[in-house]
Amino acid sequence: MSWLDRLRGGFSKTADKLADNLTGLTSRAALDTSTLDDIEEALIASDIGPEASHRIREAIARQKFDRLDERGLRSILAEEIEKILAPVAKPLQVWGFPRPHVILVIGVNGSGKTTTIGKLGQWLTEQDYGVLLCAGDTFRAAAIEQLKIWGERIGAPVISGKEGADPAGLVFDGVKQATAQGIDVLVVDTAGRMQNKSHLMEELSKIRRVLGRLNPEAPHDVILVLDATTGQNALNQVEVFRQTANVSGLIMTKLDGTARGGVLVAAAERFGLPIYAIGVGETASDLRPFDPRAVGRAIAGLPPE
Ligand SMILES: Nc1nc2c(ncn2[C@@H]2O[C@H](COP(=O)(O)OP(=O)(O)OP(=O)(O)O)[C@@H](O)[C@H]2O)c(=O)[nH]1
Repeated sequence: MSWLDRLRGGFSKTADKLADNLTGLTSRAALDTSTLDDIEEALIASDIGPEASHRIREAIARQKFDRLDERGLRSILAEEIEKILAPVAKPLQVWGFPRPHVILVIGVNGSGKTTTIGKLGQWLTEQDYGVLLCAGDTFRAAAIEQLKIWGERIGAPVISGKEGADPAGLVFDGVKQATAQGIDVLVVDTAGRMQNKSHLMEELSKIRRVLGRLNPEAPHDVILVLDATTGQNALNQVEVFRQTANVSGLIMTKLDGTARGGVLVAAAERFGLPIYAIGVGETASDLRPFDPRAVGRAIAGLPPE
């Protein structure tokens, strides 16, 4: 299956629900207020979120259609979703000088953090950046092992400590090693214990403090990894991590299979944070640039171009 097919799979739950909820609306005699209300409700029920749904409704209302056939409605939905997404589609840039550009990767356990770091490492390596992975989730031995496996898979070195080691110290050593070896990007895994906000905050601010001693601009990026299958929960995670961790951008994972992809639109409208990339599978090549037009069309149930 091509990645685009998988991506469409990730939006099929949202798209099917939307199509069901829109059934019959376009056959009504006029595009009046109650039909617009129903369209807005259909959008909200498809995980797109109240803010984005309202914006789309207003856009349809402004166009002053008398009637709108199904194809016309799908086209305008695709366009409006694309308009919401376009401003946040910003591929990750490696701009930090002196090197390394330091990226902290945060998110709750199981969101796909470690897998995303592997995929990100592969993506950077393909662009000829030298990459060092840092196993900063020292809370669980399995997380350290998992990152090492990814390092081997993509041919990137991994700096790790023992289970329970101080992550800030490890990150410090990571920057030193990257500097000594002329490595461009240091990608740091972190523990995702959201159930203990103050501990998370403490740990992240300690990492920042230590990094700041080496380079005041580091970390250059703080990427929050979100699991698209968790719907509304993913949005709550953005709220919490934004307050505690100074998130610079998002990567949404698991946008294949059973994702509730509409949540991506809700996140874009509500937070306006850059979406650096999306994950559409479990292998190294499954991190993809975020394409607002393809996503708009997938949600609206239009065929790919
Ligand atoms: N289908 C699919 N599965 C994914 C994707 N990204 C990650 N996964 C799977 O999601 C599960 C959790 O991913 P991890 O990378 O271990 O998540 P984590 O956030 O690092 O979790 P901890 O190591 O427990 O902190 C694994 O089974 C991954 O293979 C994706 O884009 N698509």
